[in-house]
Amino acid sequence: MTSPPRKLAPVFSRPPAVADPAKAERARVAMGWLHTAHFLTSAPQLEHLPTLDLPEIAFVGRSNAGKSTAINTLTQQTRLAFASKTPGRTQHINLFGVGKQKVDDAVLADLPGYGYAAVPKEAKLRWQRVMGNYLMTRETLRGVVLMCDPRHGMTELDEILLDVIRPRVAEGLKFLVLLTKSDKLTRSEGAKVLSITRLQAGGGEVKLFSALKKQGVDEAAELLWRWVHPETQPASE
Ligand SMILES: Nc1nc2c(ncn2[C@@H]2O[C@H](COP(=O)(O)OP(=O)(O)OP(=O)(O)O)[C@@H](O)[C@H]2O)c(=O)[nH]1
Ligand SMILES: [Mg+2]
Repeated sequence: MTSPPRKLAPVFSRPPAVADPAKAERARVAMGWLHTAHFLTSAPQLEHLPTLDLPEIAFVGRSNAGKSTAINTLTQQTRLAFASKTPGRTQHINLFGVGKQKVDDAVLADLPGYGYAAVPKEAKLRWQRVMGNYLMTRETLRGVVLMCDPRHGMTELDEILLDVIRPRVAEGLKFLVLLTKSDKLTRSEGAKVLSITRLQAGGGEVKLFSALKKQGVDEAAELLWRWVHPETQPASE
């Protein structure tokens, strides 16, 4: 009778994670800033959106990609943006103010998702026009967070959106792709979709994000903070 093979001790063991206090402090400041988010206004159409003289960050992506949930997670609030299992729930452009000491210094915009099959064609086309106009003409737009469900990958509509904003990205518009619901992926699936999406995004920032597991939340918060405060280090605030 042969004895079962003995388990060998791993030759290389992962070194224990070293906490970086400066990084933790930057994340703390960025999360504290986002936590101040509060509802400003809701507009059914672009022409009803007030002109606010503040840098604006838009959350865009397909219906059900997780935009509203990401806003709630980043701001550590449960019902700031209305998240739902039913795709197409966000129908208006919702604006939220962010800023310390009750002085807003930025605006977050939760946009209705696109690509939801059950929406009548006319409404779809209307929304694509509104969205295109918003992304091309909103003067205060500082950055765009494109949310993608990595199980569907970047779809044709996401790529159209990228094409729409590309000229503005060349002029300094900030841009981040968040691959949402990453808790539904294995580690290797996550790594694979990350490298494919980085190629598709043409060198822009791409991160895995999970509202459920809080993956990528600190990094995304810090990036948004930097977009709005390019001259300041979060830790020095
Ligand atoms: N497992 C998991 N589910 C998530 C995550 N983020 C969002 N969801 C779920 O995905 C569904 C859609 O989330 P929403 O945040 O409403 O999506 P949305 O992009 O705002 O959708 P629209 O407003 O329709 O465009 C909800 O059932 C959420 O609970 C996540 O990180 N992990
Ligand atoms: Mg929504």
